[in-house]
Amino acid sequence: MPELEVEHVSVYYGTNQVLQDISMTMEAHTVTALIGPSGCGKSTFLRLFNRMNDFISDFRHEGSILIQGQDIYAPQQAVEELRKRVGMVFQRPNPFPKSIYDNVTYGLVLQGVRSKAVLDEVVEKSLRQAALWEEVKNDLRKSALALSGGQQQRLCIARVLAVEPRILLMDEPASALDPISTAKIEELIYDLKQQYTILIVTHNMQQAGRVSDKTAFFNYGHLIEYDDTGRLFTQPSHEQTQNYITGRFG
Ligand SMILES: Nc1ncnc2c1ncn2[C@@H]1O[C@H](COP(=O)(O)OP(=O)(O)OP(=O)(O)O)[C@@H](O)[C@H]1O
Repeated sequence: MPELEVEHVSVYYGTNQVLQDISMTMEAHTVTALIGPSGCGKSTFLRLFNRMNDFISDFRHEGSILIQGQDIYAPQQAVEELRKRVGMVFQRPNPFPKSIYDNVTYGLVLQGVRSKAVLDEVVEKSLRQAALWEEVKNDLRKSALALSGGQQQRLCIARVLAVEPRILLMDEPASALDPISTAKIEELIYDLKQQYTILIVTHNMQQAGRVSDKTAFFNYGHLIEYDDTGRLFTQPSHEQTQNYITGRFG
């Protein structure tokens, strides 16, 4: 069974249709890059998987989205439970104005976990997974806001990993970072796919090429092409894809 299945999904904001009859499946432990020109619907598509679009008052969708065969928009689906399974990392690092330790434990504390031993273990494990532990292990009580932008983004990834999701949504996670921090995030994505299924929106074609197994090219709300990343970038089947990846528009 695929990890994620999207079946005939259309999305509207009011009367404006922004995704048009999208169907695709994603396997567990893969990285899928979502690419396409500004406004084509990539972020809207990404936000379907953790129901973040539900916050937008005139959002409406048709079709179904399944995680491990389960319809995440079914009436019995608890949205809180879904968001534990599907973590999200945003374009700009958004740590809470709290210590590094408290940022990582935030979700677990909300869930009622109080054991210091458990929390300590999760902090170390999550920071190690996010490739930040060595840099901060002696400063866990320091404010997260005192970290560099790249460190803050890895902290935000650690905060997401601490609640043990299956799926990670990343909306341009490195676009606000310098090249060295970007390279660290890319390495991290590569390592994390051993355990997670990852969807990443990126405007950076080289980045899509480096980190993803599959790439989906969107244009004007349509899924134009979805293929192995290597093939999509070297032998695209559609002229629109060819024009986009060679920089002729977008
Ligand atoms: N909250 C909203 N209310 C109404 N329309 C919206 C909202 N958010 C996005 N849209 C519209 O939906 C379309 C798709 O936007 P979306 O942000 O998903 O595209 P995108 O491909 O991620 O763009 P970008 O690369 O610029 O971030 C656009 O036409 C946008 O104007």
